[in-house]
Amino acid sequence: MSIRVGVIGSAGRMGSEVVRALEGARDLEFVRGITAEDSLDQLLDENGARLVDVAVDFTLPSVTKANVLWLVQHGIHAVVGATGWDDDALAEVRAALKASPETGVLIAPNFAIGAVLAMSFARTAARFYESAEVIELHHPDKVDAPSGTALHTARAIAEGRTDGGLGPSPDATERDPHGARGADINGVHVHAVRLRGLVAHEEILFGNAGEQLTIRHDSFDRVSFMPGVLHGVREVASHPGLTVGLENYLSL
Ligand SMILES: NC(=O)C1=CN([C@@H]2O[C@H](COP(=O)(O)OP(=O)(O)OC[C@H]3O[C@@H](n4cnc5c(N)ncnc54)[C@H](OP(=O)(O)O)[C@@H]3O)[C@@H](O)[C@H]2O)C=CC1
Ligand SMILES: O=C(O)C1=N[C@H](C(=O)O)C[C@H](O)C1
Repeated sequence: MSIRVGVIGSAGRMGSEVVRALEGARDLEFVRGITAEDSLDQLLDENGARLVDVAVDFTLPSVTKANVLWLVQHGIHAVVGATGWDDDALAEVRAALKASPETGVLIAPNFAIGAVLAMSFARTAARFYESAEVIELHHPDKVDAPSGTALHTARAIAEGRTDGGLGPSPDATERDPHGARGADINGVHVHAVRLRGLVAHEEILFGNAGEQLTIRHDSFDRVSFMPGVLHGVREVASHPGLTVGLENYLSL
């Protein structure tokens, strides 16, 4: 029996790609797209029963939390790509799930398998290097910075450094009135580039005396995210509760 799927943000760059991917998957049924002009109630029938088993959210940081809370309230599993999630928002989702413990919610800042692998490699490498910084590079239509991927990467690096007993990275900066050192995420500096012609790219730099390790991932086309999104759609029902990061669905 096919999994019935709705797409929230279906008219967007990512949402429209997800619709195409669902329409090409024989075990998945694309039931309904929800645009900014629609109501989430259109994922329910006239009696309030669910029309979809899973909803994929690729809206925006400003609206995704409200969408996910609505999905949880209605017992619809959620596969969430929209970024902009902070600890308070995640805590609200966890609290809402207490009343709907069978519902699965997957929030993943990046669904590209290569990006997930890059973040996993970075966590492993982190404890071996004195210095580590992250550069994320995106199209100039992106509304948030740094990217959710870069935040997730920096936090993974920081965890790896802590596990490895490392202290702060060396940095003699005394004056930085223009913020040239980038964002400081748990001690890892993150830099954001916005450039016409780019899609989604990340470079993770590790440094020791006499050597540098660079881990780079490039998404040249949004189709790169689709295998991960479809994997999430197929798996979310068997992962009740909140999961942050596709790596948790890949046994990484
Ligand atoms: N996890 C991952 O792998 C990836 C995550 N992303 C993230 O996904 C998000 C979307 O990116 P992208 O597709 O490029 O952005 P877009 O702006 O192209 O798409 C967002 C869509 O959501 C719509 N929207 C806004 N509010 C609502 C609402 N309340 N209900 C339904 N739809 C709504 C927008 O409509 P309108 O234009 O009319 O406002 C727009 O069509 C971003 O947060 C981005 O960081 C992006 C790529 C990969
Ligand atoms: O806005 C985008 O395009 C992307 N956003 C995600 C993020 O913020 O990490 C994932 C990917 O980098 C593309």
